[in-house]
Amino acid sequence: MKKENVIRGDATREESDRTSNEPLWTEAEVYTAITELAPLLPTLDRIIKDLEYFIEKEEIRADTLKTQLKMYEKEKEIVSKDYSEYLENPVNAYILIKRLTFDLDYLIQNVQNITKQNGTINLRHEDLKYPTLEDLVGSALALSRLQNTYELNVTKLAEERLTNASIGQLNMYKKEKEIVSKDYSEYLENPVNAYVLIKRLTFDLDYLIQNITKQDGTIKLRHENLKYPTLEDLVGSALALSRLQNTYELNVTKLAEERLTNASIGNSMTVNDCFKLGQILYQHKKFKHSLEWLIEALRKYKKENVTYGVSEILILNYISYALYYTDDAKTVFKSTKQTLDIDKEYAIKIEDSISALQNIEMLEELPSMEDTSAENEESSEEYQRYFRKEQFVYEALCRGEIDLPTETCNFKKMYDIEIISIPRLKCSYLTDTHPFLKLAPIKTEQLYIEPDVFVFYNVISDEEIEHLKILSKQRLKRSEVAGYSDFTNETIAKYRSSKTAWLYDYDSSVAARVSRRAADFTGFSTATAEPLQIVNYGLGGHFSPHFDFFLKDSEPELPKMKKYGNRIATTIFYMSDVTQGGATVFTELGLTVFPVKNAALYWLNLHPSGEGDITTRHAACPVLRGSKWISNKWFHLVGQETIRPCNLEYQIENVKRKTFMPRPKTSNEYHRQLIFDWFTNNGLEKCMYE
Ligand SMILES: O=C(O)CCC(=O)C(=O)O
Ligand SMILES: [Fe+2]
Repeated sequence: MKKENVIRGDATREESDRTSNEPLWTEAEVYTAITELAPLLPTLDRIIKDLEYFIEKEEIRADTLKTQLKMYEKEKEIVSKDYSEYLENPVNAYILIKRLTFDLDYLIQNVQNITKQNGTINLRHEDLKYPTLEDLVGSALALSRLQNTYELNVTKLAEERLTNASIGQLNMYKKEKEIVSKDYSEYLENPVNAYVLIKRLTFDLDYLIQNITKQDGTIKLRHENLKYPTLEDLVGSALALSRLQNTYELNVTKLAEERLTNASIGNSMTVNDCFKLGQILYQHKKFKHSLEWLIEALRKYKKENVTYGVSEILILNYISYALYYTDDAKTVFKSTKQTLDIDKEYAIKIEDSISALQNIEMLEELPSMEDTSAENEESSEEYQRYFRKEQFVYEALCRGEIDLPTETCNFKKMYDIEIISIPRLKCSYLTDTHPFLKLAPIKTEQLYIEPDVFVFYNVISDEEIEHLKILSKQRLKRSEVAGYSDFTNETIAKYRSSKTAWLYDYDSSVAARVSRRAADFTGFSTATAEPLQIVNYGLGGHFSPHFDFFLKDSEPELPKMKKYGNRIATTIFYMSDVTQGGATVFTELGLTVFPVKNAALYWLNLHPSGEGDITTRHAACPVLRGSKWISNKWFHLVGQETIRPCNLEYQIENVKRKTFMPRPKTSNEYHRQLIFDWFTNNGLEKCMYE
């Protein structure tokens, strides 16, 4: 299969290649790197403080009202003791008049916000008279009327408002803070937490602001010195969660419940959290995952009392539409019906809506399958099939479900050598690429031959890593892929979610030292190499299968590329371990490499002829838990002629070399077959293991 522009290389553009007013990155990018999530925690704190302040103010207001009530009550008590005596006393008269003029105005002012907002409390009544001396008697009655109103409405209203809305919201934020405080770094590592945190600071905050400013315009809930995610972050984090669900076959209830068990402080994902997630995924055509969260929302709805912004019928409506778009709506509906135990009335309604929808012709055009690779939308059906298969293998590799055969097999036919065993091809100490290595050899492991893939251990120190991280933190920007914009007018590639920063040798002596070290163990010259590219992957951060070199007939010739030639080799320094997920995988080889901090992964991208080696296609798996930091160093062809001379045989780009037959570990027969098919059909001749 000839791969056209849809399978792109990723030679990354230099910043200087851009014009200054070209829009580069979106503002909303909190979810793309874990480091961006941490500054959101003070924002969470501030919302709690603001809310506490608001509630305190409300309580003071309510207390003032109560004091005033007492004052009026007292007056009434004196009146009732001896009505006529009371009226004869001029001091009483004065006080009574004062209560019904000055004091009443003050009272009205005090409850003004409530009155404004609610409109139900009227402290001046048309049928009553207000202070003139002649109206004394009538005003005594007014007093009692006032008391009634006051007691029944004002206090009750104030308290009701406090308990129902603000206090409920405050508790929600406090709960989040409690979970954060239990284990700060563990909190940030859980992708569900990240979604909820972003939701608290976007959608939920907007809701809060709307409600509170209605009551008290002086309370500010957004502060200039704090960091807020945007709605785009909310969508990004929801999509990242769906990606993780896909790749790691996670079950939704487990994800939602994990927050519960870890935090052990009650159910902390609300109906609204689950519903909103389902709604976002629905809008982005992730129907299967949307359905899972919607069902979870409905399940919670039945159990919970606080369900703001959602109704049962709304959830059910979304469920029925999501069901329709799912591959096999009828089967899914049956199982959903069982899971949910939907009552008859709803079940009939949903069934009706499914059959009604199926009759509408227009809907035939809508996607009937999960949209896994939005970036490949325009490509032909053949490519779509290819990408779907590749996606399947990629995900299986990410889960560690494919091994290279450890059995020995006969390679005589292929390599003219008797026996070879992979993946542990050989471990050794590297001593020959630089004289210094004779003194301090590098522990080396060869993971593959032709294409050659190596791991070098302990080639970057913890101190160097920390230095590079600190240096790059202010510069981290949402990753872009070079060449991408030339096809789509977009600089942000959807298939890569991470943040990157470029560090030149002149930026820091540490960057220069690390670059030099890569040259030492690869043997290549850094004269034409790119600066270090520091990458931090956030929530579900990934990079779909790609080549690091520019494909010959589909990539635009960038000026730097013309001058320095294609990317001959890739070196990835692993600057962190990854708690779960985040492997580097090779989809044509069936090789999975889990990051090991301080080590470097290295491979050759080009054949000795200088043509791209398409078996080097690789990907970064989504980070399931934790934060992944790497540093890329790309070497270019020009200047390496004496180091890696070309050989006599000329290899062209589109020919795949022979690769080993990987072994699927999954027991699912259908999946095993898919994996076998992929590696059998894609490669030419495979070494079958027995
Ligand atoms: O993060 C990884 O494991 C791979 C990164 C990669 O392939 C790239 O940045 O080109
Ligand atoms: Fe890459």
